[in-house]
Amino acid sequence: MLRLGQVDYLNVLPIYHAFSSGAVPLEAELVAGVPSVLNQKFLTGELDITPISSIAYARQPESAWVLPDISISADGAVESILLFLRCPVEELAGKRIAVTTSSATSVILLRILMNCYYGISCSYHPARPDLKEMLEQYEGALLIGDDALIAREQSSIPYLDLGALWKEMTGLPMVYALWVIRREYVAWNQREISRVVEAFRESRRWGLTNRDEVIRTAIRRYPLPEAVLKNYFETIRYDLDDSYRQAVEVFFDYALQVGALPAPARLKVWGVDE
Ligand SMILES: C=C(O[C@@H]1C=C(C(=O)O)C=C[C@H]1O)C(=O)O
Repeated sequence: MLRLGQVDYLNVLPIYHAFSSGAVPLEAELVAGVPSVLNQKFLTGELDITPISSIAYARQPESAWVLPDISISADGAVESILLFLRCPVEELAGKRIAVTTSSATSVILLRILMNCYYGISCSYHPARPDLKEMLEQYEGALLIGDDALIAREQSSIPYLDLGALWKEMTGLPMVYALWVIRREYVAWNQREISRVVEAFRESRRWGLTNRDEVIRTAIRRYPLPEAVLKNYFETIRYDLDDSYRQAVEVFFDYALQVGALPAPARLKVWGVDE
């Protein structure tokens, strides 16, 4: 059976709710994990199709095809990729920043923004996503996903939204995650992949037209106010059209420039670039 990854965060609820509720049928074994765990499981061949950090794809583009039409993106402020700060950003030069071990893309996005937008060089230290612990030892703390949404709700520590900064620097949306297909899986499962692509289109449509049910489900599971949830589901975009594709390739170019990629990377989309 297809082994399908699922980001263990609120951001994909509008996509996966239709699968878990049975509203859109999809025969698959669902494997949930934070992005860094899915990235790793994909690399070791434990998942056939899964969302992974866009930078994780760019590190090994030859190992995967990208699923068409779907991503985890935002055009400007993203609400869940936040750098919490103990001092003004201008004073971060030479300081130490804790970065969540759950992420891959945002850690590089932070480095790009610091180097290329602020012209500041800092050191970055992987850490458990616990805001209090991180800020006891470091001047700044990068959190993503549910950890960021909840930390912002429960603290009054100032923060920067990396999606908003990326938009200020480049004028572009930011693509945080892509769905990928294992190369070996593609060779034997073309019809199965078509079915999965169609199932994702349908589940996304379902999530958009049944937003109230998605929000009710989120309210039951998360310690977040309804207004925050509503705003979040309007913020996260799941598109991967030409403009998002160009935007993610600009991100790859910056990643190369700051030394975070071994070689230039381009998207290879299943059914488009084959
Ligand atoms: C917007 C988000 O998108 C994500 C960020 C990722 C990353 O930084 O590597 C990977 C997958 C997505 O969950 C988020 O998690 O807050």
